[in-house]
Amino acid sequence: MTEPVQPFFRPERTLINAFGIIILTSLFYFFGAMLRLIDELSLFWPLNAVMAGVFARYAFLNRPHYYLLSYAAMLVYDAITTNWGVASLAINLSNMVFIVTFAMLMQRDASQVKGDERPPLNVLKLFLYCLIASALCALVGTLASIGIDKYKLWPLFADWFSEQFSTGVLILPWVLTVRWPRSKTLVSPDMLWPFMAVVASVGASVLIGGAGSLAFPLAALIWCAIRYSLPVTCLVMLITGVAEIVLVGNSTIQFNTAAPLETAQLFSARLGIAIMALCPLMVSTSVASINALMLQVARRANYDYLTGALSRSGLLETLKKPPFADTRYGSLCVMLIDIDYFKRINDSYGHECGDAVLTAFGERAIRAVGTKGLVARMGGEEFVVVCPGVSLKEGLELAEQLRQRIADYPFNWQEKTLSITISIGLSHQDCIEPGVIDAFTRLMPVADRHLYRSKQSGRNQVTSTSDVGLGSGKVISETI
Ligand SMILES: Nc1nc2c(ncn2[C@@H]2O[C@H](COP(=O)(O)OP(=O)(O)OP(=O)(O)O)[C@@H](O)[C@H]2O)c(=O)[nH]1
Repeated sequence: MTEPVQPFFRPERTLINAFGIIILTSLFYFFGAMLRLIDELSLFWPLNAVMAGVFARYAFLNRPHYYLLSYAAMLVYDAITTNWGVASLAINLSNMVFIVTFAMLMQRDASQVKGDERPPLNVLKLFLYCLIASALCALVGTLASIGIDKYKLWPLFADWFSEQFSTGVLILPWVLTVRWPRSKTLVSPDMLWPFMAVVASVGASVLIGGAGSLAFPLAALIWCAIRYSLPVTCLVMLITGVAEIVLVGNSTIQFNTAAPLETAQLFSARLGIAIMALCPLMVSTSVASINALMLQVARRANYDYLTGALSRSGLLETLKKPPFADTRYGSLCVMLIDIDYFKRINDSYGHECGDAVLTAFGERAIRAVGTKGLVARMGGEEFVVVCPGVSLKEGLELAEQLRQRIADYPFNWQEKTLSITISIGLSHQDCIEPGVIDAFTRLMPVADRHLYRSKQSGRNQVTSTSDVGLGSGKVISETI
């Protein structure tokens, strides 16, 4: 596992945030301008959706000065590259209408839902918000560009609206979900099949043509939604959608070979592609939610909720899986730990106090063992520590350290200070075979016998398989 990568935009980095907004705005303005393939308006205008996604994702960017910076960057770009003059103020205002409307609607939702309950992506809401933002943006944009563009009011509105809506629906899911991978993932050749199927079906759309061809990639996209993570599915959807819009825009995918492409056809194609995106995104968010739920259920079954240690079944499951199942460790140390006179704590201070002691003990034990082994709660006030590759001497040192730490640092509960001790039974074995589970099963009853001896001999001590001369009066030894 690698450390999570810090996001570029962070609340405390005002200047860097401002710089990022200017660069992003200019960069995507440039992309949009490059795609002015037909007529005056761009075929695909990514700027608004990208910026709306950034503002929606990072709540702290929702400040008038950051919005103004983005707007200013658009005006400067226009001033340098077009001769729209004053009309540029209104045209770019329409871009800002999309960005601000979408970001505000998303932020309003985010403030109403608690972090844990937030779904990875609410596709239906995203559709609705894109629809509202696109309609408002198209209204302002149409009125602003009537003099500049050769189209009349309604075709201009349709073109503007369909472009904003399709671009928003394709880009925003990816901008809202993309993240650096937390661990290095190897892509197996098997994983490429769904993407290859998408490429093949777009190819078939080009070859066959006609209105129905736009839906050809749908099945392959749903396959992607099942096999890939949500951000990857969103990215594949984005690439496919943009490819289809551009292919329709430059007549590589032809609806009607007898007539040139008309604005109405592009309007229809864009809306069709945007609505097609709904299916794979819905499937992908459902798969992501099911996976998250399964992970949560597995976590609940594998971990003890009170102490954070593994549960008995969680420990066995862990030992049956790699690396514990297939590594040759050379030795194994098992410690069975029991809190002394725990019943008295319950009886004197109540069950709630007993629970608090168990929680605190679990935390201390996990911290003390660290990466040397696994800590599991076997039931009641009994814990086990499993240390693969740890020698008997090291195991005894660790057990003694833990015993001492518990005895020397009392627990605090409400106003009270509770001194507790633990008894430990430790067993050890040199292993020849790979894997840990068989040796663990053999060592558990031995550790149990040693724990019994620790209790019998007055508690607060470690009893082990053999004496390795640690020099501690508390370590009692016995050979199996
Ligand atoms: N608070 C709390 N108590 C628990 C939990 N699980 C088991 N216990 C209690 O732990 C106590 C265990 O007591 P015993 O097994 O008699 O042992 P002990 O008092 O620790 O004495 P020795 O082990 O002989 O030193 C019982 O009173 C159980 O009710 C739990 O989850 N929370």
